[in-house]
Amino acid sequence: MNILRAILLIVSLYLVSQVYTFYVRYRNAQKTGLRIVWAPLDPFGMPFMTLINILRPIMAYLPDSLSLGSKLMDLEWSWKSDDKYQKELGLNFLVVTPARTVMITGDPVAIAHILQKRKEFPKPKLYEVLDIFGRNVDSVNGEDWARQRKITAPCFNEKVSSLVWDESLRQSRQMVSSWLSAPNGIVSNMTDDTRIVALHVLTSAGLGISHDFSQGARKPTEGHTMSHRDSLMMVLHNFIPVIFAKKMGKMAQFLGPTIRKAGIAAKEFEQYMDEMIAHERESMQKSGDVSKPNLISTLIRTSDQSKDGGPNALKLSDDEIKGNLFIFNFAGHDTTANTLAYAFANMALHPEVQEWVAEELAEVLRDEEQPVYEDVYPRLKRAQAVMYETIRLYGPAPMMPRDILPNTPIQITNPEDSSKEATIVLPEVFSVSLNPHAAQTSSSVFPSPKSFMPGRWIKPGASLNDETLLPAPLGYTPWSHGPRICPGMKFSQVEFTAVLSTVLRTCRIEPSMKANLYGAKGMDTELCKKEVRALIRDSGLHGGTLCMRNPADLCLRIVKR
Ligand code: HEM
Repeated sequence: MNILRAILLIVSLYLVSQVYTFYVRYRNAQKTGLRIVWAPLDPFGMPFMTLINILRPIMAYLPDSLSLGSKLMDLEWSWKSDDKYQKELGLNFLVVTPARTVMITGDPVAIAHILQKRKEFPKPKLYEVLDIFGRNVDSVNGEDWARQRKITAPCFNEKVSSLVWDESLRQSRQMVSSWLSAPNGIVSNMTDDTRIVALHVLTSAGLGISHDFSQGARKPTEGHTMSHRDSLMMVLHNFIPVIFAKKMGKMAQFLGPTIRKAGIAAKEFEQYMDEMIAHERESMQKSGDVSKPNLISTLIRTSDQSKDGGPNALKLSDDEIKGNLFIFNFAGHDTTANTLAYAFANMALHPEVQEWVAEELAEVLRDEEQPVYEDVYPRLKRAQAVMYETIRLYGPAPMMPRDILPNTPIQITNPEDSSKEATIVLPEVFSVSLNPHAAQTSSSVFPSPKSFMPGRWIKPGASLNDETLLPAPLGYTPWSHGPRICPGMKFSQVEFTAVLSTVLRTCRIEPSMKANLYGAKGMDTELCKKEVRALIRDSGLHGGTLCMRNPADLCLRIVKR
């Protein structure tokens, strides 16, 4: 009985302390003058992260008065609601929870300011989950980040862009021939194909390993039970089970087949990375360091050369090299693959955009079978505009979390007069959640923000060759901004442009539907468009990246030009 009383007392004291902390936080939040909503769970804590998939359908049925704060912290919700809540609650507002207060900002001024000042607004601890194969440029902060970024930046040079271009052309040509041989030209689950292309471009430009598009599963090499391609694919698509498996070590085999398989894939993938690093070092020594332009070679060379430069030189440990190789694959795979899938689905809805891009392709590429990167890429402005517009609407990272050092001033748009700026200082340790998607779908940044209009990125000229790509306005940050801007931005742009150009040069994309796949004829185009639109809209987050929830249902008809 006494034990029960003691437990009750502890629980009551805990609850009272939580309510008191919440009250103090709320009072402090009021001092900022920003609008406030509340949420019962810490959005950056494990319970919220783990339970979000279960909580989401429940929250959908709850009135906003009970669940608004929690909805606002959900990345998927932020994508679905565009800039709705920023309009209702202000460009900047606060969500108070018992564990922390979070400022949510869809304010172009605040987003640019925060991303510009990496030291005052570091990435939260949450990013450490990305360290499964070693600390890397994406997960660290401070001096550690400056060192890692300096060593990894040379990986993304123009020689790599040229490799990316050539491999993307090769992959997409093979993808198009497989599409054209599909029954009735109808391709379902295009996302699978764009994922294969993205993976193969990464392994080629990243690791110097070339696969054919429809090669399928390859045999494991000696000493392995899984091929490199399969282990990488499995690690990328099962990130959460891989984290569990890595954390549990040998115990992982007892935690069910998904975690067991994820553990095997992670082990195999790490072993492949070890072998590649050893092989790369050996061939550098043999060939007297004749530089190969791929990412792994540049990474090892830059790091190893620095190691010889004395005790203060910049270095990466072998674990950090592995961590960075993994992060290039992780950050560069689904992001680019899903952007391509969204672009193709939108092309099917907008035949006029396809013809607009095809006009440029005819002018720039002419009959050239193997267009050279340096000659044509800068001239393919309309194709690049399609990417800008696609990630404006379907950016892979709809929200980005940051911590705030105490007493840091933040520049924001003045709530009283939007033509001016103001500064706020938050009175206690806050976190901030950047909502670039809200800014990118706001009518104050982009006219007709919900419409897919790649033409908005092009300044017309006297002729097609005189057209120019317009600079991105403040508030456009799908690749982030400031010192931590995505280092793979150009990599993804070159890949996207090469793939889109190959497809639209050869084919037209039409909307279709599942019934067509099973032989039904004469489906109304508007009905097909409606289905494609609904599938695009039914998107959610998978592994932290925005993607269609049912990509297998997306059916598009590919017609040869
Ligand atoms: C459509 C394609 C892509 C988009 C939209 C994109 C977007 C982003 C965004 C928003 C961030 C910042 C995330 C944050 O701060 O929380 C980021 C960081 C990063 N991205 Fe990308 N990315 C793309 C492709 C790539 C590719 C192809 C690679 C590499 C091959 C890559 C490598 C990285 C790395 C290493 C970081 C961390 C940089 C740092 O923190 O210093 N990304 N990316």
